[in-house]
Amino acid sequence: MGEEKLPAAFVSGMKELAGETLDEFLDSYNAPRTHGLRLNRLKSDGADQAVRALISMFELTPVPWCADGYYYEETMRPGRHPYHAAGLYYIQEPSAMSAVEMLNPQPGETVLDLAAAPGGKTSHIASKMTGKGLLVSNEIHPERARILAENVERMGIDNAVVTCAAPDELARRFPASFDRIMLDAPCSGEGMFRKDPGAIEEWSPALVELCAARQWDIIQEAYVMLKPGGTLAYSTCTFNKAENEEMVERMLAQYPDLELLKMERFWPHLQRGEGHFVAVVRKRGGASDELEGGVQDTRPAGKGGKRAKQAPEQAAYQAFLEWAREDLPGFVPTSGRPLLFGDELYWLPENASWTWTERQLRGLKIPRAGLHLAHLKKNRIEPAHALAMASRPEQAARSWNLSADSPEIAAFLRGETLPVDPDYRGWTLVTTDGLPVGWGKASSGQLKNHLPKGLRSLR
Ligand SMILES: C[S@@+](CC[C@H](N)C(=O)[O-])C[C@H]1O[C@@H](n2cnc3c(N)ncnc32)[C@H](O)[C@@H]1O
Repeated sequence: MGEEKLPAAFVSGMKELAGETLDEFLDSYNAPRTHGLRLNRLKSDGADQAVRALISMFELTPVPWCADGYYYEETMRPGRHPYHAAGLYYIQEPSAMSAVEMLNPQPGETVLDLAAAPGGKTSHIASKMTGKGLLVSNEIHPERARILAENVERMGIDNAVVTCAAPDELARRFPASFDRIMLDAPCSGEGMFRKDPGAIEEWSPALVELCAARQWDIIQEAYVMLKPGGTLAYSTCTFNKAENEEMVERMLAQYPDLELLKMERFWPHLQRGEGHFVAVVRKRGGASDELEGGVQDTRPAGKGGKRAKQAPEQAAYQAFLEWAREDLPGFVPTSGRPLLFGDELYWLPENASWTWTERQLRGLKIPRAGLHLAHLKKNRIEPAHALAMASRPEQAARSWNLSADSPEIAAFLRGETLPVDPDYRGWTLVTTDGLPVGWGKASSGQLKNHLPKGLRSLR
């Protein structure tokens, strides 16, 4: 793609930004785009053999700024491998891996990913949190939130709640609530030009202006939700200053209690990636301020502040535990509580500084209220796919391991029934090289496939 395909107003803006390196910047549009994947620690820890096989099979080379990130060449197709279905990695543009590295979320924290779909940064955050703490992963668009929830499940994340809300709706419910916030803002996408020529068509100076206005609206809500002492990472995949440095300047001017910790640009001609901007700011204050601003203190007195009714949840959860005693004896819930949505039983994660209140939950669209444990059928429990993905084979009473290159795993991922020993009965965790991919139920010599229909690959 030559310079002539780029909008003239974009090129002239870049003259100022790229300065002496403008020619190299424009030349980068003639080079192929970069491809990357990031290992999911929730799966890769303890799966050394699978990781070694993955690295060699796809000839992966490390991304310098992300310990779990790797480049692969365009001819490779890691999205089609059973390890992808097993959530061993997430396909992510390499420079986008910088944002969560710079935010640096920690196990045990309360973290918000405010514009999260399809889930690249959410899965990176969850990988770093190692299942400890609470992650609220929000996406404003319902269809994108559904894809986000699917990715959260594939990656085996058990401590994330996926919400579908506008930022102001969240800010009303969760003031001064989060230790860290990732705001990967909707932007004019100048860093997408190589990957998606459609982004060139859509770009205009008016779009930059519109995006900047929207970013400012979202930033103000993010500020409200940040705890004193908390950190916010603001990122975009665009280059212009209006959506990047100028947005950070405006933030610092508007909120004197914010301090800039780091700010970095990733350029397609200087680093191997499509380009990204990341700034990390901290809200001054700390532990003592949290007593005034923490979630528990924002509950109104009386009815609205009470917890959701527990009884039906508890009954359903007891039934689930009975099922688990037989079929998933190693099941250990994270800190949290059961929650029932109709016939769907979830485990709603909480932590030492966070207990969900009825007021926070009421009216909030929650496509995934934590770990989906089970579907309640008339007289029985049917374990949820998400539970399989968040389990380890040693926790299950029965697991069946299929090699990643076997025809059986391909058949299972297509949704087919597999033949099994006639003596073999009950819920079985199907794994590939030790990594769970879903449930099967064995009876009369057949393993009935319980992979959700939407996840079955047609290959
Ligand atoms: C850059 S994308 C997020 C990518 C995601 N963080 C990831 O790593 O996979 C920005 C997201 O912001 C969402 N969005 C659009 N308008 C928004 C708004 N007004 N408030 C919050 N999010 C918005 C878009 O739907 C989109 O999913």
